[in-house]
Amino acid sequence: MIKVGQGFDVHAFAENRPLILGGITIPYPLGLAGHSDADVLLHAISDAVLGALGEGDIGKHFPDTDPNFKGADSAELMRFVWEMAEAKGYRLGNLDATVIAQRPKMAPYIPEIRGRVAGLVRAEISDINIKATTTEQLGFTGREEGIAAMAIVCLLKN
Ligand SMILES: Nc1ccn([C@@H]2O[C@H](COP(=O)(O)O)[C@@H](O)[C@H]2O)c(=O)n1
Ligand SMILES: C[C@@]1(CO)OP(=O)(O)OP(=O)(O)OC[C@H]1O
Repeated sequence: MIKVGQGFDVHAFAENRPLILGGITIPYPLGLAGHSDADVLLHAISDAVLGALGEGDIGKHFPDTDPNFKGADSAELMRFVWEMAEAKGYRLGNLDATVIAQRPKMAPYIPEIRGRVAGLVRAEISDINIKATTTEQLGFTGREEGIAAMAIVCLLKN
């Protein structure tokens, strides 16, 4: 059986926060605002997995009104989501995600992010694709007000 899911998320830049994307900390003067660590990329990927499973979204499973998730490590949330997928008998077919950011330049960090994401979903690095685009200085990402991310996953079950 094949299931596909997509995810999309946005977080605004904020001062005095680390910038965490794809489970790694990226050196940058600004971080992202959020109830959790605001890892917009892992949120999009988690939502894609939940979508494929027909299980809603991360806001349903980890409400931003719940103090338990204040400052939450999104890698832990992703791990929980992935355990749901495995409990239902799924493995990853492939995953493709895009970070939409005018800055920072993501290219130097993509190999490390791929490895981190592969570990979280217990997959081969070759089944994980992470890419980045600017919006040519247009819109909220172009004005460097925040970062968006989108993801699509394919889950397989024998
Ligand atoms: N935050 C980003 C955005 C883009 N890249 C890389 O640059 C390439 C060109 O971006 P355009 O938006 O001008 O198409 C893009 O394909 C990415 O490889 C990046 O590293 N970080
Ligand atoms: C991750 C959660 C956890 O409370 O909070 P945020 O970091 O605010 O992220 P968002 O994508 O806005 O909502 C999902 C929430 O579940």
